[in-house]
Amino acid sequence: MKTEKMTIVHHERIAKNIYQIRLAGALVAEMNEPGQFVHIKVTEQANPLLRRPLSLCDINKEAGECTIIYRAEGAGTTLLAKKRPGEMVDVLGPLGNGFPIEAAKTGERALLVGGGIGVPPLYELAKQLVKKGVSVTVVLGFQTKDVVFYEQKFAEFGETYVATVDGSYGTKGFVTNAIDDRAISFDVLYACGPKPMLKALEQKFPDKDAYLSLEERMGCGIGACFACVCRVPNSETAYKKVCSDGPVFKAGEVVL
Ligand SMILES: Cc1cc2nc3c(=O)[nH]c(=O)nc-3n(C[C@H](O)[C@H](O)[C@H](O)COP(=O)(O)OP(=O)(O)OC[C@H]3O[C@@H](n4cnc5c(N)ncnc54)[C@H](O)[C@@H]3O)c2cc1C
Ligand code: FES
Repeated sequence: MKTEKMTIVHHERIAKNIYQIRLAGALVAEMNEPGQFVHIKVTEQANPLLRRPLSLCDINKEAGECTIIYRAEGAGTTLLAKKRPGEMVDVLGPLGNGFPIEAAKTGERALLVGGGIGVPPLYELAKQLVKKGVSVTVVLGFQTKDVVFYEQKFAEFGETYVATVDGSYGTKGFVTNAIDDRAISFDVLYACGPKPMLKALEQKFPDKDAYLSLEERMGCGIGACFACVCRVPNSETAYKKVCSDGPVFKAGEVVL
């Protein structure tokens, strides 16, 4: 784990309040696992003090660049959205344990399910699975049509379906509605998104090999502050840290 001032080589808005940023630097050589994240200091000023955890969406080792997609919402991400190509950002990472590619064997089918800002890490995951010879089906859930992104990019890897809560695009409802509509079958499930979505998937597929990435609120990002702990089933005292034990957990490993 290292820090580096990485250079912004590209920065654009790709949907309502959703930005894609491409960063260049030596740190890219350390980035391997889909589902890992970086911790970004969005300003040189004291405020906001805390870094923001953002997932690796695409790792391009040849170009020495990585892509991150984020929603500009609170103080930190709104500041980040104002940065221009040529400026630098202080990046700590890569952090955490990502999705296990080895869980899906060549010739098997993986179902990738993303909700909102949980969609980005699934892109690098889809890329690496397809490269290994795993077939992928992708289901993406969003609140509304305005915030849908990367549908076409995922479609390059496999069948891709979108659900929106308000029904303005794709299946009306949740990702689980889209899965039911298409009667999708699969061997391994990988998902990232809000806890209610992950819980619904865990309950829907209790017997499947499933890996879930949590987006818990974070402080340090490196296991030192306990801001991100979550409980372990059947214990009052045991816990896991999302930043250093996760963010990806096997289904059932932590209480959602
Ligand atoms: C492992 C991981 C990967 C993530 N990947 C992405 C991604 O690829 N794209 C994306 O848009 N978002 C991602 N998130 C969520 C993102 O970190 C928060 O949306 C962001 O930190 C909010 O910062 P803010 O400045 O907009 O909000 P503020 O309200 O200013 O944030 C205040 C504090 O709360 C923390 N915080 C607030 N919401 C969250 C949240 N949902 N998760 C974690 N910390 C939060 C902030 O980091 C900050 O320390 C990820 C979160 C985690 C834990
Ligand atoms: S964010 Fe500090 S321990 Fe996880």
